[in-house]
Amino acid sequence: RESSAMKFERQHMDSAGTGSSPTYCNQMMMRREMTNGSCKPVNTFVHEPLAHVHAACSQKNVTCKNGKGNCYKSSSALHITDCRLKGNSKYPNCDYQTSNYQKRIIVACEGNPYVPVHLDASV
Ligand SMILES: Nc1ncnc2c1ncn2[C@@H]1O[C@H](C(=O)NS(=O)(=O)C[C@H]2[C@@H](O)[C@H](n3ccc(=O)[nH]c3=O)O[C@@H]2CO)[C@@H](O)[C@H]1O
Repeated sequence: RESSAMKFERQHMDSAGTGSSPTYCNQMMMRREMTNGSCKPVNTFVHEPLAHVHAACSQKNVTCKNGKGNCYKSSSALHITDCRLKGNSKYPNCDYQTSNYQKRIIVACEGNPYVPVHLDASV
C-alpha cells in the first residue's frame, strides 16, 4: 500500500525535470499514473530537491483550503510546472496545458517524520 508521503512524491516531485517541453504534462501525468480511469484536472510538479520541499513543513504555518491547520507556505519561490487539463480534452486522451513558474508552494504535512502529504496551492 502506497503511503501518503510516497503518493505526494509520485504526484508532485520531479527534482530532475524542468517541465520545459510543451508535452511535459501529457507525458508525466501518464507516467505518474494520474490518468487512469479519469484525467486528474490540475497537478503541480516541483523541480527542486526533496529536502527543499520537506523544509516547507517547518516554514510559515497557514490554514489549508479544507480549513485544517497543518499547511505550510515555502519561504522561497520554487521551480514548478502546473499541469491543467485542456477544455477539449476527452478521456482517455488527457491533454494538458504545461505552464512553468517560480512560486511558493503550500503543502499539508503529517506524520513522524513530519513530511508533505498534499499540495494545497502555489502562490
Ligand atoms: N490539510 C490536509 N492534511 C492532510 N491531508 C490532506 C489535507 N488536505 C487534503 N489532504 C489529503 O490530500 C489528498 C489529496 O489528493 N487532496 S487534493 O485536494 O485532491 C489534492 C489537490 C492537488 O493534488 C492538486 N492541486 C491543486 C492545486 C495546485 O495548485 N496544484 C495541485 O497539484 O489538485 C488536487 C485537488 O485540488 C487527499 O487524500 C486529502 O485527504
